[in-house]
Amino acid sequence: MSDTQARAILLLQDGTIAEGFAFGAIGTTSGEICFNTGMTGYQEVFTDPSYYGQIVIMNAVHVGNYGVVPEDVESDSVKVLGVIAKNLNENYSRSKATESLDAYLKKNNIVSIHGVDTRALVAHIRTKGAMNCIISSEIFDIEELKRRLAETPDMSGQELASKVSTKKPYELGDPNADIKIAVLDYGTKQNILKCMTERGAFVKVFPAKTPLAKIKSFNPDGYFISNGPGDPAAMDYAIDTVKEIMNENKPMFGICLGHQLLALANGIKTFKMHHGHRGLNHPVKNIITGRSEITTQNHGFGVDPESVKASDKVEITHVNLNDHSIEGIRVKGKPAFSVQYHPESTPGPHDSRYLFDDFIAMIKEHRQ
Ligand SMILES: NC(=O)CC[C@H](N)C(=O)O
Repeated sequence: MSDTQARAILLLQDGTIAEGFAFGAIGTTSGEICFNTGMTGYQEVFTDPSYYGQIVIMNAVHVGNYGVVPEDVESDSVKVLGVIAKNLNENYSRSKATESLDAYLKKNNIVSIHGVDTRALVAHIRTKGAMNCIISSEIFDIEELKRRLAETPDMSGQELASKVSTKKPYELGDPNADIKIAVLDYGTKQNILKCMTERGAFVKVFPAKTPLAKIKSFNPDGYFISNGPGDPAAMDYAIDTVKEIMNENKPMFGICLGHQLLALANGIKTFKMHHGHRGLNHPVKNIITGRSEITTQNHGFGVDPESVKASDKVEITHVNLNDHSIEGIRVKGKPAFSVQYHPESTPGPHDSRYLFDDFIAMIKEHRQ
């Protein structure tokens, strides 16, 4: 029997059990179950540090069909804690591919399961909401799995950004560039940094808990607040840094976790969503321009709409056309704005990349 045919079991916090086959590493893993509706881009999803602490169901019926490519990564390793799939393709076809998804997940020590009814599972999560789960290809005693699952912490209240942030500062782009951007790394995706260097910026990425005084010695023209995993409300250190940056009055742009932190720094609440938004086709309306965009998303927390509407500090710039959730804000009288979705859109449509142009334009304007 090959490894891909070895037995695996999935147990959800509400007692739901699904049987399937193991892929990736043999072992046991637990975390928050979530689902991504994108039809492509599994490698970018699995290496996105925002997924740390989560086990992701891929809605696409096949995963692995185009293998993996060394450069298609958003960080240096796989960050999801497990993958749940319907059909795993052992054979792959893509000229640039260097290995199979199965081999890649094995190398990254990621325990995964395939052969489960992912449509039923996604419908279940959509109805019941986010919860923890455990996958095992070594323990089949349900009581033992239940015990281990009970020890898995709830996503609410977890500070995870510092676990995936860079340990040391690093730089990207042309050091002689006209524009310097300081990145507060809470688990940034590499393609976000690329969207800034491609627009002529020199970028320096700082570890999550770097004091602002140290970041200021880089003399940045603007600050970028990154995406990342965990509960934004559990990140007091980052909320304080964002508040300090607002006092600096320098241009600031936040994506996803960065958006939630900008809201929290302005006294707005965040909340745990029922099951979150993860996919490549979420319609968002820019209410400043009146134009709509199809966006890439990955979040399980959101900015509380009532608290934004009651705020005299920020205004809403973007709304989700599916559920009217808050997708973008800007701070009144300050050069600071943020979006809940992922404008770098890897994977996904490039409708929202204008936000990086806006950020660069804001920096240039602010310097005059
Ligand atoms: N992509 C992100 O930055 C995710 C932000 C946060 N961890 C959430 O789940 O909402």
